[in-house]
Amino acid sequence: MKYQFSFRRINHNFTRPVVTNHGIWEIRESIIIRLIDVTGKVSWGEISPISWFGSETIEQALDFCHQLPKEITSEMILAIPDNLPACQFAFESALSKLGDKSEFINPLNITYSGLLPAGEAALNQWQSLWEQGYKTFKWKIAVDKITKELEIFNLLIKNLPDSAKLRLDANGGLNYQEATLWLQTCDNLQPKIEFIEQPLAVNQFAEVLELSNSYFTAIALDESVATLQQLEHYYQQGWRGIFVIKPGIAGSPSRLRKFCQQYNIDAVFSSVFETPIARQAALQLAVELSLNNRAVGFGINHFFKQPDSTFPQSLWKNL
Ligand SMILES: O=C(O)CCC(=O)c1ccccc1C(=O)O
Ligand SMILES: [Mg+2]
Repeated sequence: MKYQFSFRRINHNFTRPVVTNHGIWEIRESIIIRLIDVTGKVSWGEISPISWFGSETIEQALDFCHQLPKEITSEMILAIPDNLPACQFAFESALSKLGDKSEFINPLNITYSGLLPAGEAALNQWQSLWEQGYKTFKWKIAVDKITKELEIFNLLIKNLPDSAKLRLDANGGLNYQEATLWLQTCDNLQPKIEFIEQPLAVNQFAEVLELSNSYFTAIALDESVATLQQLEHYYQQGWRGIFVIKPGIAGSPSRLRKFCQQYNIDAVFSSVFETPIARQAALQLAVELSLNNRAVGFGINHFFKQPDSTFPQSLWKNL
């Protein structure tokens, strides 16, 4: 099958910069792709890389789009190399939406986790999210000094309703000793803390494995398993804890689906701050592949303004 291919680059300013251990992130740079099949049916895909997380850069994705011909085939899409995982996701998702088997998912049947801002700001943000129906929250740690963060954390725990659950995301920014302190603290609060996400750097897998065997509080790998190849690697290395999956940068959705189904992994699906194009495709995978009733990290958050109803058609107008 042949498809007409075109693409548009888009930039979104976050309404408030996203602060993590990796630094301050202010602009979401993406590429929207469009495929048109021989019958004239149109389908969109979204490339939203996060290079500091282990995907390709936006420039590499743009180079890839620029070198493609105006007419592409499904064989070309399935041959996108593994070093372009966000491109694999975008093209394959767009392609599968042109097939018959794409289903409608009702996003209201999904449980969402709400992302709190880092630092003290979390203390006056959780309540409005709670009122919107969120019962699970995620808070970034390893952004400030640990003593300061433990103080804020204790206040947050005191304020949160009993039935609320909290996830902590260190983005690989703790050292071993800090990680043990967080894990001890969380063990004393169980079952309030759902898990700690990526406590140590990606190159400290042996230590994370050891921590996961020493504490009751669950650990989730995120940066370590950013792409499907890494996911497979750490599964082979014996990881049986939680895997955070960001479909937008994980690579081929069909191969991701196969892997999750074959090994029944405990997956938490998570956003890359994408537009509704990638969001819909990612949530479809999340609905299919989430086990253990884990909330998905796709809360509509106050960092990212959702585009209006003319998106993405409007990108192709007036040119
Ligand atoms: O997973 C979530 O709950 C929200 C998404 C999120 O935290 C995130 C979003 C973009 C880039 C990195 C991360 C992260 O999990 O570290
Ligand atoms: Mg994370």
